[in-house]
Amino acid sequence: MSETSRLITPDKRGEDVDQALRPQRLDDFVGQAAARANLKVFIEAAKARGEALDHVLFVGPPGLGKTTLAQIMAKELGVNFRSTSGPVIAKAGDLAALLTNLEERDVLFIDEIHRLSPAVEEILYPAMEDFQLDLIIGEGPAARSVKIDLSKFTLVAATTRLGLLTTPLRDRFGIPVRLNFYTVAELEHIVTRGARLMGLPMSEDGAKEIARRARGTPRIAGRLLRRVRDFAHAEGAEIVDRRSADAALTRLEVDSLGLDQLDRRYLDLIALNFGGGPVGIETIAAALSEPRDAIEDIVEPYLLQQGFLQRTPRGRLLTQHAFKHLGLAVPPAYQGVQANLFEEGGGEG
Ligand SMILES: Nc1ncnc2c1ncn2[C@@H]1O[C@H](COP(=O)(O)OP(=O)(O)OP(=O)(O)O)[C@@H](O)[C@H]1O
Ligand SMILES: [Mg+2]
Repeated sequence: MSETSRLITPDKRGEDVDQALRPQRLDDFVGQAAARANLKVFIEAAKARGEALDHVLFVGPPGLGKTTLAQIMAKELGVNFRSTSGPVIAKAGDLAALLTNLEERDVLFIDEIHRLSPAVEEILYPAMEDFQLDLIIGEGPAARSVKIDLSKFTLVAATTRLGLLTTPLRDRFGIPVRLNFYTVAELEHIVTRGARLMGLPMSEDGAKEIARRARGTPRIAGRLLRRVRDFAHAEGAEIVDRRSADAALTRLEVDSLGLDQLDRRYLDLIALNFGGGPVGIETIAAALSEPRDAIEDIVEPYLLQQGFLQRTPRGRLLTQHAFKHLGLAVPPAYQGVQANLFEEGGGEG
């Protein structure tokens, strides 16, 4: 099964284009309380001074609300929102064109900023720091450099992979914001709000069941909600309760903790073929026929957060907790880690 066909992949898909469920203001945004409180202060301060907000970098796994927050920032600041993404900006000139079209205090959003090419990044440095473009016009002996003043803008950038950002780029963001997986209570709030906006009657325990199985991720919560709605309609159910939510999610092969087929293939592979690990990421990617990026971006962060997995310098290592969740006996001489001792290791496998 390809990664893009996963029901619970937090990656973007067509249906998410409908913006109906996207919160529009900071006060509608559920969760990430600390980040939200800080952003509120910085936004108020920038507005009071009539200045552009400092550059903001959102870091976190897919589907946690980076793009949503970027849009909210522009709204709260009362400025234009211009949006692009790292892989889309092919040449330095593309970025120059975007930058010269910005008005004072506008928000320029660059998604997947870790995928900017080095030549484009060079242009971004002086733009972020001094609001200037340094362009080379012409070639050879006739080449000359010109400086163009830019409006004082705010760069809001998002990345799923902080480790892939160069240090000089990372250092130019005054406001780094890390987004974390959501709690079940927060997701329950998001599901309840979504059901209300969709006009779908839902009991409290129905919302909780979806929330528990949304992998800590609002995008997945929204997607599961839509699928549960489909099943409810097909059954002619009056209200979505715990039983009907559970029945729908079980049919979708989303387990009690929200793990799907790819998560289980990943865990099974390490448990059964590699005795729990450690095993290198390249080996895992090859054995699963999935891109390494997708595994590191989408599969592993949640498994790490749930304490199923540890990253060690020698590779990925399952915890005993993972064996239990898979319904497998922990191998007698198992050297793997206890779930409660887990800490995200810095090493790469
Ligand atoms: N705090 C929240 N409350 C309610 N809905 C949310 C919240 N955060 C995100 N969502 C919903 O989840 C979906 C995904 O959010 P968003 O697109 O902002 O994620 P992202 O972090 O930018 O993901 P990616 O890394 O894939 O770009 C959106 O449809 C949005 O409506
Ligand atoms: Mg996004």
